[in-house]
Amino acid sequence: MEIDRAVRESVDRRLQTKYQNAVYVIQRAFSLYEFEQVAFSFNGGKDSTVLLHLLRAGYYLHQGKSECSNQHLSDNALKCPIRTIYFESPCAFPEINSFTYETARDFDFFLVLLSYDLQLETIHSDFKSGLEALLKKKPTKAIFLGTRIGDPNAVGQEQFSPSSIGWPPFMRVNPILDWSYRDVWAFLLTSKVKYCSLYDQGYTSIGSIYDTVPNALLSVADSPSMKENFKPAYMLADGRLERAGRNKKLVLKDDNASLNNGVASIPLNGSFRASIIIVGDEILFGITEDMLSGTLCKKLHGIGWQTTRVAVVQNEIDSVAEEVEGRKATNDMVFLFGGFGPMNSDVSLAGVAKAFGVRLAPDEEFEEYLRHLIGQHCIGDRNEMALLPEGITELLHHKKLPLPLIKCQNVVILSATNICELETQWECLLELPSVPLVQSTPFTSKYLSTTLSDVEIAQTISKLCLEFSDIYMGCHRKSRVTPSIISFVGKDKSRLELAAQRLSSSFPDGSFYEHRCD
Ligand SMILES: Cc1cc2nc3c(=O)[nH]c(=O)nc-3n(C[C@H](O)[C@H](O)[C@H](O)COP(=O)(O)O)c2cc1C
Ligand SMILES: Nc1ncnc2c1ncn2[C@@H]1O[C@H](COP(=O)(O)OP(=O)(O)OP(=O)(O)O)[C@@H](O)[C@H]1O
Ligand SMILES: [Mg+2]
Repeated sequence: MEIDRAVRESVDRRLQTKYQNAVYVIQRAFSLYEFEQVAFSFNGGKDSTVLLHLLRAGYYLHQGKSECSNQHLSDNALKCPIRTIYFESPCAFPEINSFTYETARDFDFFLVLLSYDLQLETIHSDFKSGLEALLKKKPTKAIFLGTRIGDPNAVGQEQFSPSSIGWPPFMRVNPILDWSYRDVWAFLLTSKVKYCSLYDQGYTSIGSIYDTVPNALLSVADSPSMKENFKPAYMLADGRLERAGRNKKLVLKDDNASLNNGVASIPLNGSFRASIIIVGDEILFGITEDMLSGTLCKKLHGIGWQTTRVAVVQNEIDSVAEEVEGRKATNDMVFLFGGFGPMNSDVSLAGVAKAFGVRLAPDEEFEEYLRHLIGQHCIGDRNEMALLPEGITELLHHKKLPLPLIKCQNVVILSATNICELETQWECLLELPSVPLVQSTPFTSKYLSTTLSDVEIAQTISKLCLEFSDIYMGCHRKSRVTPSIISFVGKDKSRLELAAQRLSSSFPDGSFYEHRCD
């Protein structure tokens, strides 16, 4: 079959692997479900066009196997008479509509158009109710989709994923879930198949006519008219920016206004604020202890930053997303440890992506690093470690780092597992210009110890706190029977001394001693 031959004869090993895996998933689906009970969700987009041809290849191979014959398959086998669903919408580009119909005709699809008559069309044509109607009309066990891991709704999906709770029950089959933008174009160009003409006009991902424009990164000024022209979609070098022509759902919140693309510009209360998130079931089980956040707090304190919160969360996408979402808006920087790697519990990046409302997408540059570091065999087919939050990720390179650190706007993912690694990563962060770890006025501290009881000193300290609002005053002790240690922390040494002196002078001489805290 021509597609199969084109891919196998190409020199692109990566494409061959992706192709083989996708066709395998398709063949499995054809073995698991009756052909009449599966459907293909086709919308004329590039991803579903890739899937169409993979389905043809998978169907051809599946038929060859089930007929168990060596004889040459008839030309008909090159077609795939699969039930095909298209959610037609008045907001679709006419080019998408016509491409969908023409393709369905060329490949003899059994096209089930889920459009409604005029009165209902614009009101009820959503996916969910359309699928409910479809399932009622005809049993449908599985639906092939051209979803790729980057889609916001792909988070947590596998190649076979049951439909979500609240949706009619069917299996979503996602054969190209792990394909990157580059893989999609490698396939379409290698197999020389037709695709929607919009992709040759600079569109790189297509939504509705209201939210999609050509990708500005493909723009070329066409002199002498200076009319704007666009290069074809396959020329987009960085697939992470595939959706740059789509209206972004991501809107920075008001309280994020002091952040300029993650770079803090207005320090809050005189100091920059940071927050630390540790993703660690094992810490929560009590099996291991968090050794890193204390060191990081010290480092931040040392450059005059205020750590506002340290949180340990479970290895769950939603727990991470919730914490990141809450912290990123109110802190200049958020540092995240743990949950980063190839295990199924390594969900930190998915959580970060969810918090920013973006997709996880294959990052070829990072993948290259991983391949160099770990070797091809360790990464696995899905290269899950190379899936990074799309459009917001920056790789932080430093010669001392074997693998770049990942920064998603103002969230930095630290891969350190011990203090020594943390020291190195911290030094690198301080040297990197794109990380706004601005050295601000350092904090100074003073400590007084006293054998007076907490009850005796509490009221005076409360009053002093009101008077010295720029100085932090707190109290800790090693045990219930040892003296209390009063901490004074602030940026103005003379104010700090004054506050300490005011406390001492409020009590009889000899009640307080200067204390050294190491
Ligand atoms: C056949 C089909 C099945 C879908 N099943 C689900 C589902 O189970 N759960 C869900 O949240 N969304 C489901 N969706 C909606 C998609 O996740 C997504 O919203 C849709 O493809 C539009 O993507 P966009 O929002 O990027 O345009 C389904 C869509 C289609 C076409
Ligand atoms: N209107 C629709 N009708 C049928 N299937 C759809 C529709 N919209 C989305 N889908 C399914 O969801 C998949 C993912 O949609 P998505 O928009 O991400 O990809 P695409 O349209 O194929 O390509 P592109 O990213 O270039 O727009 C499609 O490949 C298709 O299987
Ligand atoms: Mg689309």
